[in-house]
Amino acid sequence: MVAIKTTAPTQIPVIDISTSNPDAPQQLLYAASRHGFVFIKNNDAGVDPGDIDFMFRLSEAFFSASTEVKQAVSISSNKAGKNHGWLSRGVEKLDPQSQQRPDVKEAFNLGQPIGLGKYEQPIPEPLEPYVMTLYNFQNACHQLCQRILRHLATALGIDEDWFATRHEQPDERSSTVFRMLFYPQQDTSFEEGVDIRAGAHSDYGSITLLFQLPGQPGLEIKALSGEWTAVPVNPNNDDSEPLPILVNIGDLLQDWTGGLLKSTVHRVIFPKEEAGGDRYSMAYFCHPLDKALLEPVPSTVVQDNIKRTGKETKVITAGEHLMERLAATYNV
Ligand SMILES: O=C(O)CCC(=O)C(=O)O
Ligand SMILES: [Fe+2]
Repeated sequence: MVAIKTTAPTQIPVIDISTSNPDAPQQLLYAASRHGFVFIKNNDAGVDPGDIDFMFRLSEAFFSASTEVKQAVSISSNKAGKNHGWLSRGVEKLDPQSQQRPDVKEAFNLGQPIGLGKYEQPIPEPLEPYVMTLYNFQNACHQLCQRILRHLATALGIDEDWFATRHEQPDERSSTVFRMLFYPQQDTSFEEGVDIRAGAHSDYGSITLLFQLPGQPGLEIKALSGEWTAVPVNPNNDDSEPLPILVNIGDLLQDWTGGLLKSTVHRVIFPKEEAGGDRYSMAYFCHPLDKALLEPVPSTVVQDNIKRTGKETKVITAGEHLMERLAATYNV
């Protein structure tokens, strides 16, 4: 039996999902239903720490390119397509209700490949020689998401592939997106309490993987008490181990499980103690296939939770769920 509590997140657990830990499924379910955030030990997560470093170098190369180079792959150009491409600083405001100014960040959104190293959107010039690196990295991220979804299914007592088959790639369309983020260091006009790097929000999809760099903190999660709690870049004291990968549950998986798994609100700030530096991060937002029906999860744990909370949702596709979520945010 999984204990489901609604207390504030205290410490985000670090979970070993290698085969040497038979308790991984239950530990993941507990963390996902309590905190909504969990660190995955990167001893056997399938995302090579050297590849993560290299991707950060590509990200730096892209964001330091000229405005013309970035403009050529702009999200607002017809070529890039919906939600794909470069977002210049000042374009996105993740928390429009309470933010006075837009997020202080730039981003590059890379959609799912349509073939081996092939993309529908234009690839920025500095990344062009590395399309296979991007492709392999997206694949490794996807496989990790699938492993986590299998563990969650196992812990919920359903077929281990129940969620995974609904996220299966590569020929079917999904809204899965890989995002490189750059938050420039604060300049002199920075105003405490006014400028925010990324406004309070929850993620839309099923699972998000987040990669951070040592010495570049700033992520915070909102406890149920309403207090903001800093998320460390490295929760381990031991610097000799690879950094764990941060994973969080998105709105779609929260809704699909009747609120059992938590999509926790988070934001990125200019940290008070270590102010001054740039922050780079990378996020892999995993979504089911657009056409996947969000049918009732055949798990007694989920169904009991729905009975208790009354949070039954109508059966729609993942694509429709995203449209509804975007409509609610942007008031369209
Ligand atoms: O940059 C980060 O640390 C978090 C970014 C984030 O939450 C998002 O893009 O959804
Ligand atoms: Fe987020």
